[in-house]
Amino acid sequence: MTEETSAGLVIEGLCVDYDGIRAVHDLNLHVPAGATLAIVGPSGCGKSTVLRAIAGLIGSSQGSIRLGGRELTDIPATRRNIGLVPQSYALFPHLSVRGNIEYGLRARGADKEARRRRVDELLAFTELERFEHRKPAHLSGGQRQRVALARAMAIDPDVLLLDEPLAALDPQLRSGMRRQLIELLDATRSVNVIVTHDRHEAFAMADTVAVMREGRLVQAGGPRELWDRPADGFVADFLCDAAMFEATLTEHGVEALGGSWRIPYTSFDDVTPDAVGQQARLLVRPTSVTLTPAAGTEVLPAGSAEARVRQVEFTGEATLAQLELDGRSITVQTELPVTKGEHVHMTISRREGVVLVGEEK
Ligand SMILES: Nc1ncnc2c1ncn2[C@@H]1O[C@H](COP(=O)(O)OP(=O)(O)OP(=O)(O)O)[C@@H](O)[C@H]1O
Repeated sequence: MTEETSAGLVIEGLCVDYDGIRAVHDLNLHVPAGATLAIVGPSGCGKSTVLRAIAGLIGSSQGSIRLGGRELTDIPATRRNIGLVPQSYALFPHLSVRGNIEYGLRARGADKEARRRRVDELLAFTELERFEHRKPAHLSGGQRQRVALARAMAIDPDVLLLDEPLAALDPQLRSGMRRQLIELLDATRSVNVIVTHDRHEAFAMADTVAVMREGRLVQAGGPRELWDRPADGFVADFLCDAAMFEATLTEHGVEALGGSWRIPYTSFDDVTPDAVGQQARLLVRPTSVTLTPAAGTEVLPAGSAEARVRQVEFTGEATLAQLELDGRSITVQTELPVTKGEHVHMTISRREGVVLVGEEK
């Protein structure tokens, strides 16, 4: 192991079972010290299980979890020096804000003066000084979240684990708290691992995003890398709201839907006819296409595919149409007023399509 990889959190071949049923399969991840990893994926994919295994709240069946080169799997939870912010925050209701933050330091036998200093520091850091004597029941959601974070940070953990840190907050508070959390995490030296359902949170907060599905890691990489080059249709759908189609590069252009959707190369910035003959995947983002009405048009316009509108949703920022195309459902943003059941022609907007050439699915 190099010095660089030994410095952070290294998970290798991790498998976790519940009563003989495997919840996490052969997980491999590396998070350098000071970096933040976000684990995302649909409900039940194993995100929280990974967090619990790192914290030592559940044992692993195979594999290793190393921190700074030290194997953690045989070390009990209380001796791992890990701070956990559970989803519900789990604050002690009978203790004040100060009492909650101080809890871990007391448990470690820190003396009174050291406790006072550290808690003062964290109250200032999380801007909770005014609330130090309040009980959790008399705090807002955002304030509780900060207490939970300060409590987890009090012991100066090597790893800070945050389970859906913003999920309990209402949407108005969430974006403000997200920014604050980014600042707080930037200031830590710990390895930070966040579990979230929300891709915006993952992209905004993490250096590395790991996408899980059914207990397995599907793809891990920087936010930009995942956005630009999702590994498969699942990642495209989950992280980018995009649809992915198998495509072939021919003399005439990019062909998808078994050749019935032929798109000229001029629709793309990133593909040239030199790649002819290669297999590729076409990534259609909500903003990649333009819709025109199909009614009254006998012939399919060049470069278009025909689709049926299944649903229309106005979000405030945009109108999203869910289309049915060759038995698949895809979501696109549309300027054209469309109605449910209507047939439309869908054309890749100039230079908005993405073709990923010659990569494994
Ligand atoms: N205590 C348990 N006993 C048995 N099975 C469990 C237990 N906890 C979780 N599981 C199962 O393990 C799998 C992974 O669960 P986990 O809680 O890690 O998923 P998750 O991705 O965090 O889901 P969510 O986003 O809904 O919290 C699921 O199939 C779940 O039913």
